[in-house]
Amino acid sequence: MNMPQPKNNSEIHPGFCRFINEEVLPLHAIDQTRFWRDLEQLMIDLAPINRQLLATRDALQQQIDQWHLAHKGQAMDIKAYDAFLREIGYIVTEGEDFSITTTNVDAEIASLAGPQLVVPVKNARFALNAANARWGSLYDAFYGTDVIPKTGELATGKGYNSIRGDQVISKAKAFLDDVFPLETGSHNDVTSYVVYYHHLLAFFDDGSQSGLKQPCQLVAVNGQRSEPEAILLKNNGLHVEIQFDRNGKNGAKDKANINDIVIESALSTIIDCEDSVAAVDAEDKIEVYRNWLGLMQGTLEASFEKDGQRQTRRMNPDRIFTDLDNQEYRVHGRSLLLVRNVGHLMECDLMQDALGNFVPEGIMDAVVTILIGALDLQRTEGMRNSRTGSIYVVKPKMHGPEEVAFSCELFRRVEEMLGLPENTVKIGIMDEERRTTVNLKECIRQAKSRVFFINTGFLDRTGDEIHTSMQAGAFLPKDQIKNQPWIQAYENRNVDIGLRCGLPGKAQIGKGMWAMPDDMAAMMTAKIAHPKAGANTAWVPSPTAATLHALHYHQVNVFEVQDRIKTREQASLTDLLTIPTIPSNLTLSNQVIDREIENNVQGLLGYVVRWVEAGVGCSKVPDINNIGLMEDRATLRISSQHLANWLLHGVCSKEQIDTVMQRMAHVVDEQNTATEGYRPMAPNTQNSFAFKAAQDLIFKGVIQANGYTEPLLHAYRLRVKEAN
Ligand SMILES: CC(=O)SCCNC(=O)CCNC(=O)[C@H](O)C(C)(C)COP(=O)(O)OP(=O)(O)OC[C@H]1O[C@@H](n2cnc3c(N)ncnc32)[C@H](O)[C@@H]1OP(=O)(O)O
Ligand SMILES: O=CC(=O)O
Ligand SMILES: [Mg+2]
Repeated sequence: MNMPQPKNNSEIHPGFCRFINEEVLPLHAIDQTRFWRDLEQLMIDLAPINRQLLATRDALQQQIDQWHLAHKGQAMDIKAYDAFLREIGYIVTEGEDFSITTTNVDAEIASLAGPQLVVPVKNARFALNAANARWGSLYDAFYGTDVIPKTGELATGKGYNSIRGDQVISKAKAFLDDVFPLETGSHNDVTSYVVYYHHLLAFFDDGSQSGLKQPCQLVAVNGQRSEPEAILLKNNGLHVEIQFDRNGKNGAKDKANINDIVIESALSTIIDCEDSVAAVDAEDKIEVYRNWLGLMQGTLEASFEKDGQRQTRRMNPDRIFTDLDNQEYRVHGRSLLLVRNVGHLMECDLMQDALGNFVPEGIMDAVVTILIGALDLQRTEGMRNSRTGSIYVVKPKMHGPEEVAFSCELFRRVEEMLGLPENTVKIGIMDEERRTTVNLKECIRQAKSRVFFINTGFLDRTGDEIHTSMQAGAFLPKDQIKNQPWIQAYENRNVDIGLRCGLPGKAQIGKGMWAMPDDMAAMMTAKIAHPKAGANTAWVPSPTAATLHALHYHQVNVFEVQDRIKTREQASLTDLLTIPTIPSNLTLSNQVIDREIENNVQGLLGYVVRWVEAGVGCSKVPDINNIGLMEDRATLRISSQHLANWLLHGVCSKEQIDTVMQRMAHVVDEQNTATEGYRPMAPNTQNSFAFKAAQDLIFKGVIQANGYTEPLLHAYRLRVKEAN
């Protein structure tokens, strides 16, 4: 093996060195020695700036803490608070108006509106599923979820419930009536469909026929026009495929032989190296990078057993149809893949500098994920990701414009190092830290030639809301925090500023995650608010959720909404700065307090035990009402900070939390009895690294940098790995 020759005595982890030299660089025309030399130089130049940025965060936090302590017991004076934040440089002065200039952005980002799926990169089976989630069965989504109640005669069980099946079909056809209406009659009564010249003709029992109200919604067909295998319709830029099969499971029973209705679902997917992933050392990071490599090469495979059958999952090819002029009509078979790097906080053991310091993980992520992402740009056919020559990196947890500027400089340096044209690498700015929210316009300005999205990561943002104002007072219960003015102002302002900075047509304005993966009926009611708010995308936790959420973008034309609201008054900074602490005239009952603690502790333990013991970065954990919640590091940041805040302000005592933790350890152990290899926390909780991690997250929550959870999670996970 060729070892690198670092000129300043950096040390590269041997496994990482092998991975890059043997699996990645041979796919590039990049000289090995030069690569390692340039990487080392990049670290020498940028690591100190990275560390300085973290020191600035700490210094600002200290000043904010002191301000609140100095004003303890006084009514909040927002004007004075605002002035103070400007004085310390937390809020910067806004400059002239401008428009972003990002170019070469794929249609999924620039001109289409639809769901964005997120998936932990370390789980190859899920990641492949996510890549393929561009298309999803509407029949499966309706049948398998609670959008049709699962009670009484509609219950799901072992076999196929034909009563439920009938409901699925009529609900799906009602969707067709709504979005692709016929000139006369209902899709529910159609007995056959044919394509005649440029028209779709639907025939009824009585021999009558109808075309589509909007004939141009028909775009392509497969099979014979007189007896199509599939027809492809399009609305608001999104495709819907009606599949026919007279012998199919559903088609055989259906009047018109419709076997399924397939929805264009996850337009884009975030392949996540960050909060849904537990990657604590070189071994884990190589796994992360190797999966990203497989996705960019189109070679990733996962073999697994499902329903008693062995199967191998691979990436789907494009879907090919014939358009109405008999030309090939090709639609992308996979979601456009974006990669979320880690933030600026952590360091990693992939490389040590000459003094023995680990290097910033965010810098390493940028280099390796872009190096791998660049392989996609070499391809002109087959499994291509971007067709416009871009690599999309989502950068989380940046605090303010100077950190955005740093990320852009990092990407520019990586482009230079890899010989990529400037601005090949696009940046997704997560508006999920308070200092970014209050300076969003200036953050976007720093990235104006490469920004491809802004989005509201309201989960981290809530965690940061608590930590930043930790000393201001006790926060409201979690559910009530969501209903306070700050969050509406945050959500609206993000859209307002995105519109003013000219994002439409060039970049996405996105909204956050639906965190109740099993509660799809509720999602269908709630999440239409996202396109209605002018967001061209919003996060979903699963492919099924993507298929269902896609229906919202048929109902709402986001670009029309954006056009309508672009001149409205910008949401208020005063609301944004109004801290959601418990008002002085409100006393929480003991019952409310107990319940809040129990709920927080249950979710926290349920997530942490799987993270620390099994290295699972994203889990579905039942809350106190037994609703499965998606938990990741951002939700953990909220629950741990919330408990730390209540403890600090005496809403509860340490003994109270201790007691609940002991009790909940049993509950969580019980919930995991079927989990293979699970190591219970109770009764000897002090022998459990997971339990101790949870205690530290709460009891040392106030002193965690910005309330982040990764330093403690990593430390305890490493101890478990060492012990095994
Ligand atoms: C604040 C933030 O940062 S949010 C971003 C981070 N969050 C995420 O990335 C959420 C990703 N989602 C997930 O990891 C999962 O959906 C969880 C953990 C929430 C639930 O997982 P599970 O309990 O295993 O889901 P469940 O049993 O209901 O479904 C599993 C099936 O759905 C698929 N699936 C579930 N989530 C996803 C996903 N995000 N992408 C692709 N496939 C998925 C699985 O592949 C599996 O299907 P298969 O058996 O055919 O492979
Ligand atoms: O990353 C998303 C969030 O809500 O935090
Ligand atoms: Mg986040």
